[in-house]
Amino acid sequence: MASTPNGLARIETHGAKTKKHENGICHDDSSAPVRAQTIDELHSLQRKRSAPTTPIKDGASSPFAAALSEEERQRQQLQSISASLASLTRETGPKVVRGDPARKGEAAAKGAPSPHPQPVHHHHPHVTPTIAVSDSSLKFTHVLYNLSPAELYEQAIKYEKGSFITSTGALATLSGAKTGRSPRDKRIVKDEASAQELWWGKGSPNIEMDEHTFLTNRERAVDYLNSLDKVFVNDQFLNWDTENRIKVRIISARAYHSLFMHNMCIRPTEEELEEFGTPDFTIYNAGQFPCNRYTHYMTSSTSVDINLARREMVILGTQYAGEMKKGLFGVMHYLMPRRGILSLHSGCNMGKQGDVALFFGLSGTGKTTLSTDHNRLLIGDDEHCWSDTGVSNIEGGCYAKCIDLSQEKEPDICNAIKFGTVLENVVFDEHTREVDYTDKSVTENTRAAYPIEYIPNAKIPCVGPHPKNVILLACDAFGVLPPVSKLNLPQTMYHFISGYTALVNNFCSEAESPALPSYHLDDVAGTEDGIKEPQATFSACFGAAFIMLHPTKYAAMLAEKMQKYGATGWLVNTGWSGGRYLLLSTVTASTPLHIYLWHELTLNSLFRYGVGKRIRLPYTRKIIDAIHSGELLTANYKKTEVFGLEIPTEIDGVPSEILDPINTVSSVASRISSCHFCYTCKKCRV
Ligand SMILES: Nc1ncnc2c1ncn2[C@@H]1O[C@H](COP(=O)(O)OP(=O)(O)OP(=O)(O)O)[C@@H](O)[C@H]1O
Ligand SMILES: O=C([O-])CC(=O)C(=O)O
Ligand SMILES: [Ca+2]
Ligand SMILES: [Mn+2]
Repeated sequence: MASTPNGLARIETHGAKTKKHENGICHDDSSAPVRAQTIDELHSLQRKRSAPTTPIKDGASSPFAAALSEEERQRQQLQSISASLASLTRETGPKVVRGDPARKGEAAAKGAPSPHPQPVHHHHPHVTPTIAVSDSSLKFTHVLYNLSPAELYEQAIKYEKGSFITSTGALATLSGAKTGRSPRDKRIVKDEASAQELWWGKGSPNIEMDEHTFLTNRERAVDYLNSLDKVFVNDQFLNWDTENRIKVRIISARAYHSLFMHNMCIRPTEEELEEFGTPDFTIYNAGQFPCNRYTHYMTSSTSVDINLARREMVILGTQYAGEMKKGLFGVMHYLMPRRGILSLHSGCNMGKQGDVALFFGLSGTGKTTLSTDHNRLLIGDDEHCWSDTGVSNIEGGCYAKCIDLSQEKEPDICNAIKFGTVLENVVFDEHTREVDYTDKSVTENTRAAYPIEYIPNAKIPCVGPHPKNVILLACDAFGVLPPVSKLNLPQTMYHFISGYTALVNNFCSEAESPALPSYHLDDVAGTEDGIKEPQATFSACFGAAFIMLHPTKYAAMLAEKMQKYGATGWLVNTGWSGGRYLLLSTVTASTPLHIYLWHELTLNSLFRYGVGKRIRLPYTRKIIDAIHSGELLTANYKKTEVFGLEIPTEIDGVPSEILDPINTVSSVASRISSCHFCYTCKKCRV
């Protein structure tokens, strides 16, 4: 053993592996040394450079040429992003560079290109500059482009308060003050074309704004994004039908938003990304930054604005990620019908024999829960297209409600909540990080967003043949509708157009509701911000908040397709059935549902929602099984007194007495016997 001049044992750094002391004790220098001179260098060894996203084309003949083309491709990509982020009133786009600003110089240690290559400017071809130079043109905006879930986790945890890893590996995050969508702040630019094409006015979800106001908000968002050190950019696809695929770019300030869209949109392969080019639609998500109340049309500090002509969407004043998802859905509701393709707010799955079912329904009615079925292949949980070739999912992920989620009732969804999944607004133990899915402290609308392949029997690619069954889900908080009824085509159209559900989410799930009148819903918030109490809602096409054209356009397409391909319609009530006072003597088989409910709302003092129980999920699953298997097509039916609906008398595994609401309600018709839907008395007046 070598000694230093001062007599201490010298620390061996080479060949130590073979050396052992005579007494056999191994020292910690017994392994091969690391090939690093400094700690920084050591850390730089930890990460291997990713393969370039451009595969080397004509057979790697010249590695030099390949390197150049990758550099050129990256330059073009940055130029495209700089163009996306360009102000419309200044001459150039921002100076964008790739990479994390916190990692300056790190990559250089490994011979990778410096994160500060020549920045890319984008010059406007057509806009006259109004401000030649500003401080903003002197700074860099770092672009974090299509980061992986692992990278996004690190960004979220380092920089976004309220981001944590849960015990199952999901990323728990907070969406801020808004925990649901803001339909009253969603605006569409009304120009000559859209004035003609879209549905405007009473009942329409499209609140108008003018082009100039849109540009004002766009500029506000772009300036905000450019003022940041870094922005996240996702380039992804919508629609698994590759003929009708849309390229979307999402520019956002939060890793949460980037990971959410990574999960929810279709993830491009490396080759597809190489060919991505210019996006068809761009989202500017500046959700942390409010809109300006002095700006025309602004009625709150939130504005979600869509400009179909510019193919852009701007988000100000809300960080709720569902705005991006559903904003793009609105765009598909515009684009697809123009191609003869029906866009659907529905879940979709397929049996092993290839029988496809659609599950229409408003938020919280069970599209995700019921389309995720262990015995069937999942095509998608929320947004689909029905074209001449069959159905296709628009998205690449699912967005499940998490309130009261349990392993027992929804095992596939529970198991999907793992590394990579975004968990919004849930409450967890600060030490074990175990999530308490029953906790509504932040919101009722807790959500998980995960890639569709996290469901073991997902059908990839997410496409299927023409549907055999069209299931309309209603979550009836008033106990009017039977658990299931078979519909003929006119009835299907009637229910599709009226799209009834009570707009409230899971306010008491399967649990028994407390005795009246103490039952209250003060702390309930639904998927749409501000919904506190159940409201009977008629949402055309089971998604009036997202449709762009008049509901009859979609309904006509649905009728035509159902007839052409022989699909059967079903109405399934996943809410309450019976268990409350019902005016059976005044409601007859010929009473239209909306008249009934309109009447009911005028008599609210007599009526209470939520008496009894929400129909148990296992029963609903049995009902759905019987639809899929064909059992219900051949079952015995009777006509209900209410609405003349055809209801089966028996279903395997479901207690027969719950199939007819008449068995589970107590009639109080006598209490209002003076009024027989006269529409003129005090009780009838709305
Ligand atoms: N009988 C039932 N059928 C379906 N869902 C039920 C039933 N009873 C309780 N639920 C609960 O209702 C919720 C349905 O939510 P789900 O995520 O499926 O809604 P959704 O229709 O997909 O809404 P969104 O469009 O907002 O995503 C789940 O939390 C589920 O556990
Ligand atoms: O958009 C959302 O926040 C959730 C959703 O799927 C819906 O409301 O239909
Ligand atoms: Ca859902
Ligand atoms: Mn939905």
